[in-house]
Amino acid sequence: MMLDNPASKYQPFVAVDLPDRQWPSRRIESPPQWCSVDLRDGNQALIDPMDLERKQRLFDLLVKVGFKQIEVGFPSASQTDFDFVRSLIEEDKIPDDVSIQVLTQARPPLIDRTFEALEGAKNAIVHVYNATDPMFRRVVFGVDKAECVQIAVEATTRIRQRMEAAPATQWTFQYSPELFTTTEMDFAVEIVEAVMGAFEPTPEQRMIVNLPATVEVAPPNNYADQIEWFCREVKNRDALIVSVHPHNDRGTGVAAAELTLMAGADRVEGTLFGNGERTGNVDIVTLAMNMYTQGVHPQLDFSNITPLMREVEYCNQLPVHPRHPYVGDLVFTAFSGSHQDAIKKGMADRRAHPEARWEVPYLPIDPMDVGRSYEAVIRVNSQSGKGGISYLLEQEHGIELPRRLSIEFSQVVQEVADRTGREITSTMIYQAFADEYLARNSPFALFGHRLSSEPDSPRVSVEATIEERGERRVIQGEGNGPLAAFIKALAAAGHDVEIIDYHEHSRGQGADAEAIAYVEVRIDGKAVFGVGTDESITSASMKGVMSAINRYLLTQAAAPNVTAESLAVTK
Ligand SMILES: CC(=O)SCCNC(=O)CCNC(=O)[C@H](O)C(C)(C)COP(=O)(O)OP(=O)(O)OC[C@H]1O[C@@H](n2cnc3c(N)ncnc32)[C@H](O)[C@@H]1OP(=O)(O)O
Ligand SMILES: CC(C)C(=O)C(=O)O
Repeated sequence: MMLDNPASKYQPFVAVDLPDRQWPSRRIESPPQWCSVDLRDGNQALIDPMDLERKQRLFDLLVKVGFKQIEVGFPSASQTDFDFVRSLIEEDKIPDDVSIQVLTQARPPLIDRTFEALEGAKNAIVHVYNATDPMFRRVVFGVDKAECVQIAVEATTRIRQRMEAAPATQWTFQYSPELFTTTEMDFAVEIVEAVMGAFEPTPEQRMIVNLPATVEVAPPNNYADQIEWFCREVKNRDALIVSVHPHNDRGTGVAAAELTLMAGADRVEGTLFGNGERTGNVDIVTLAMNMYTQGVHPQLDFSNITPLMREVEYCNQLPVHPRHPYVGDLVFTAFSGSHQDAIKKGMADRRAHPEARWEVPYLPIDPMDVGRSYEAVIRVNSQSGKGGISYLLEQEHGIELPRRLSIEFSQVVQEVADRTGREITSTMIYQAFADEYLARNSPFALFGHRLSSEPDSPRVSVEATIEERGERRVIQGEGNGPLAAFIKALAAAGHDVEIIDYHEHSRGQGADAEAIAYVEVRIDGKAVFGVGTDESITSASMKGVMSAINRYLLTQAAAPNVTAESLAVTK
């Protein structure tokens, strides 16, 4: 052993040898039986375990989500758990299609107290465990293999007798060889078969054998190998519901659950958002949503995930991380420019093809499926680009910037983002847009205009009142449309402006609708944008031209060697 290498004090994990493993080529095609252990494994890991009120709220939520098996506690361990089980039964709070599950050690007084708690239940799963791992046998219990089997078998026999004595309840028996994954595999099969011998399950009346990764110690493929191997080796497999109970010590609890389902497991125990001992139990929300995104409905309802998360945070008194898969506050949000651009294009494509399968870049699921909106998808800070800025202006303010204008305007927002170092909200973006383009009515302003045309003639005449450096005057022109006539009027008054590009659309609806015009002009060989809004599209386009002229004048004023006189666009 290299003393200066701390890694040398850990043993490499050796799983079963299974060269003909089948699970890698299998797919998950249907959901497993789900069992929530939030109220037991999750609860036993909390700083402050749940009181009755929080337990009841979480139980109601689990029922609402669709769990049909819920481990509600360890009633022989605490009065709160005992009272909670009693209140569920006595106050008839358990739907007929839901089984409550309770955990007990393999000790006679604890088993007896467990049955006291369950008196009168309609459907109940009694879950007994003992540790089978060699280190636990030696260090914790001081038993050999035979004594370990004896503990499990005696507990099973006692449980069977207690069940037979209360036939009004629909009983299910569950046995867990604790630390299954670090138990010798042949011993795991031996002890499970001994328990089966005492309980005598049948294909019609199956028992649950729960094979926990009590502590996750190896890459998830090892757990899958162990489950496939166990399912092949154990006698009377068809009398068993094979359950897995992954923990997340190596951060691969979800992967482990998925691979074990491919390897033949029928059932998964886990918790919402992965609360549980140490790094937690497997997160059933992620697991279920992963199935959903592969086209398999998990039969759990996470369609309104944010209030659900808040309720679980309240019950556990623990926050859910903002980047938690599918649910964290930031997981449907893109700040970075290229992501925003791709999302914006993906959303537009989706609007054009609403029946197509979900294909939006960087969004593995439709946020709407979990009750999240598109509004928060794109947020802007110094890492953002034109795509995100345009998206927010479009979604929240109805402003559809033409491409070149969006490139220009993104520089304005970038400057604000760099200067503040903060997120720029859509309101701030709109304000920057209005300040930059819509408020540009000085030193040049339009006060009104009148159009006239001859019947059957495409020609239009305009008479417009403008104010230039405080002086009002009337200008006149004629052209093939109102905007062309206005440009001619400006030229006659000594202002040469050439239209390069023009876009318009309406904004808002009904009485509040207005037109918005984006005009790109060339002045003195320089391209510049202007934007105008008005109830009338003609006025909006003229205001757009005035906005462009004013922006040009301001850049000239800011440039060195420009005199005050040059504030008139004369040639
Ligand atoms: C992996 C898991 O999550 S397993 C579930 C763990 N959850 C909990 O432990 C939460 C609730 N537990 C408790 O409140 C208590 O442990 C109780 C009430 C169950 C038992 O309390 P105590 O009798 O005081 O025992 P303690 O908590 O010290 O547990 C250790 C004893 O239980 C024995 N024991 C532990 N597990 C088991 C088991 N599954 N079957 C039989 N005996 C067991 C140990 O050998 C030890 O016995 P010893 O004192 O003779 O050496
Ligand atoms: C009781 C068992 C199933 C358990 O919680 C574990 O092994 O993690």
